[in-house]
Amino acid sequence: MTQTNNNMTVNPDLAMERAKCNFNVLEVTHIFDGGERNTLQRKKIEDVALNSGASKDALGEEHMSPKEKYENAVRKSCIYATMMKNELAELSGLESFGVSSPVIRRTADAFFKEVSPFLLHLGMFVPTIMGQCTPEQQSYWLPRALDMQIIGTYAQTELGHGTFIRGLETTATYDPETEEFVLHSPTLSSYKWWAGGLGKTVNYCIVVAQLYTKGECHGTHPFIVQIRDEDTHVPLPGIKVGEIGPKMGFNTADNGFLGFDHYRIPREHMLMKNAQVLKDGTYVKVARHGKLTYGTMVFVRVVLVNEVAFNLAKASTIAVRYSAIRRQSKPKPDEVEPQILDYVTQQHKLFIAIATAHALQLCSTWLWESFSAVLAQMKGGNTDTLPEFHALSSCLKAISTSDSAHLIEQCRHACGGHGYMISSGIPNLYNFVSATRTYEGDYTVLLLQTARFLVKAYEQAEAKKPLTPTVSYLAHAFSGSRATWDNSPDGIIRSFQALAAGKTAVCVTNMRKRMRAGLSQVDAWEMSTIQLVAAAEAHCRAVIADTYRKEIVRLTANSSPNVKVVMDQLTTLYLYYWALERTGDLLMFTSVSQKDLVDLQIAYEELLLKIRPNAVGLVDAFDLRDELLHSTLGSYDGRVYERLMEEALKSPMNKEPVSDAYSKYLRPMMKGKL
Ligand SMILES: CCCCC/C=C\C/C=C\C/C=C\C/C=C\C/C=C\CCC(=O)SCCNC(=O)CCNC(=O)[C@H](O)C(C)(C)COP(=O)(O)OP(=O)(O)OC[C@H]1O[C@@H](n2cnc3c(N)ncnc32)[C@H](O)[C@@H]1OP(=O)(O)O
Ligand SMILES: Cc1cc2nc3c(=O)[nH]c(=O)nc-3n(C[C@H](O)[C@H](O)[C@H](O)COP(=O)(O)OP(=O)(O)OC[C@H]3O[C@@H](n4cnc5c(N)ncnc54)[C@H](O)[C@@H]3O)c2cc1C
Repeated sequence: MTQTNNNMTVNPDLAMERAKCNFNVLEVTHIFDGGERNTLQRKKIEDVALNSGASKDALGEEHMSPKEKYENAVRKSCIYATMMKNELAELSGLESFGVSSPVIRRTADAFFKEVSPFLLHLGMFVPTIMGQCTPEQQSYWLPRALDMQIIGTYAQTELGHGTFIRGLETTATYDPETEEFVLHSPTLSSYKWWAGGLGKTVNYCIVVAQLYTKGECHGTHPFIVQIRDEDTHVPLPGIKVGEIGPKMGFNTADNGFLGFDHYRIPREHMLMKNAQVLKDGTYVKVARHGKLTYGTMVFVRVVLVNEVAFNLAKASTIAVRYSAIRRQSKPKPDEVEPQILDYVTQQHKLFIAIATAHALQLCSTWLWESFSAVLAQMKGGNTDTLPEFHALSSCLKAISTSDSAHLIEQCRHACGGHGYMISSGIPNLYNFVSATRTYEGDYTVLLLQTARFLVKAYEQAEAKKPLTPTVSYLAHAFSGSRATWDNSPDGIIRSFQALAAGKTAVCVTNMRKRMRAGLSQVDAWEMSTIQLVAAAEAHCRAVIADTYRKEIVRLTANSSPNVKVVMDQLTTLYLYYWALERTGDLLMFTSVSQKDLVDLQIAYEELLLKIRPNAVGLVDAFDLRDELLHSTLGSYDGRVYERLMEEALKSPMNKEPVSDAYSKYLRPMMKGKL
């Protein structure tokens, strides 16, 4: 029997779940959105952007050819960009549209099952102009870019190098005679590779190249480079540009390649906020910190934590709603088949996904606020907080993207066979999020950056020198005794810090041992990198756990009692889950006993049962409109089987009763005439 809810026919199991939910869903939506005001503003933006139906496709993207898919994505990007410039910018309170509204970014997902070819324009081209240009350069480029008179991307990675930026081969050689830079790609491996939108969409890009002037190389610097005619869009002479071909995801992003044949650009097209080349070729370093030209990457790493929290919220919404309507097996012969959400193993797969979406969402807001504080200090010429922030944003980017990709895949497992359908929405989410683990700094590489900072901080703690806030717990690393286990939330967080401190100590000890045995510092470091990655991961987990807990306590201070309870249950679940995932480490570095761990496992299982009645309410609280979910399994009404059949019938394969393949191949083979 179906029921109606807001004039909508709703699956009875979902309706029952909603009736069972014992907390105020809207209050939790406000927590996730960062306050009631934000929720109201988000809803206004979504209404304007989505109620017109402009986000919809006549034919599903998945049935289009690559060329049709791309053209359709450009068509919708243009519609959305025009909305952003007009109605949405005003609604979001921005003077002009831009990168600073996560809501505008998130709403765009209704238009694209994969990604917009404009992602890099707004995600990196505009932020680089904002962060790397002098005020004069900015006043020339920014209005044109924000108004979409020009479209750009960020071309840093080359065929031969992505991680090791100092190894890039593209050269920008200054010619004082003409006051121009000559861009050149000396080898095949120096070809730019990967930049989103480069293949067919953009006419400008930021190019990162080795700067040569007066015969000396000054390392990599950013340049703004026109690559296509502003009117005809034809590639300019000296430019070789194209699309790199099909990928696991991002297939509407026309990632491209780019080579230069002694291509000239004006001197003023070097982005000169942090370093300058004067007319006569003199190189002048302006910035106080050598890595400020990496600023756009740091910005995107911060943004990505928010991005993956959102995508994980989508996957968990799909999988939890589906698990509420799906019934399977008969453990008790006299009873009806249970909803699969009643299986404790299913709850184990899914509730951590909900909790992680919350944890990452709250950490992303905290990280953004820390980033704003670092930028404000740097404006005043103080770069002291940059190393800690680089270490923090590196590990949070690595762990949030990796955990989210893993949990989205777990949501797919939780949906059984139907989760494998593109129409479930989960494969596209996975393909998108698994790339975030690699781009903008590979997982391992970024954790090793954090490990560098941890090791230095450990040495400072050893020397009784002051420590920066996120590593202040290292001061307790020298007490000589194992941390006392205590299964309260604060006790578990202290244990996570003890793991990070203990693992860092082991790395330092082993490196010193190896150096005493004759290895160089570089080789001793290299031999310890497995453990260094583990130490950085442990540090990051301690930071996330601590931030999540503190933020939830703060944000629920005035919440209704049941909201307080369910939010506390989720944070506790997060802490128990990770403690149980790391039992070996806890045994090594804390006083935890076997009995403590057995008790913790039981407490975890009981917590799953407590959360169970509120599971659908919790994902409803993410308040994700069906247009954003793109899912047959996860829509609000739970009409799963109906939607699966409707989608199947849309398949072009079902257009004709007999496929041409029958007369061409099957019939001749079966009749022995092939
Ligand atoms: C119309 C609808 C549109 C809808 C869209 C709407 C809006 C969009 C808005 C947002 C979009 C959201 C998200 C997505 C956006 C775009 C993303 C898409 C695609 C991805 C693009 C890319 O991937 S761009 C390429 C990124 N590349 C990398 O990340 C390379 C990784 N490598 C590095 O970062 C570095 O090389 C390194 C850190 C690994 C090493 O650098 P190196 O120079 O060799 O330095 P070291 O010798 O190792 O270290 C020296 C020293 O420096 C410190 N350090 C290193 N980096 C930094 C830094 N960034 N900041 C501060 N300090 C740094 C390092 O720690 C060392 O310090 P010590 O010596 O003190 O130890
Ligand atoms: C979908 C997508 C979109 C992208 N968009 C852009 C874009 O718009 N613009 C742009 O410039 N780039 C872009 N990139 C490129 C991206 O930034 C790089 O692929 C990424 O930084 C990883 O670098 P790499 O490919 O050189 O990997 P590699 O560095 O070759 O990594 C391969 C393996 O080697 C390991 N490794 C490498 N160095 C070390 C080390 N020092 N220590 C230990 N292990 C190491 C890594 O951990 C990894 O396991 C994009 C990539 C993808 C997948």
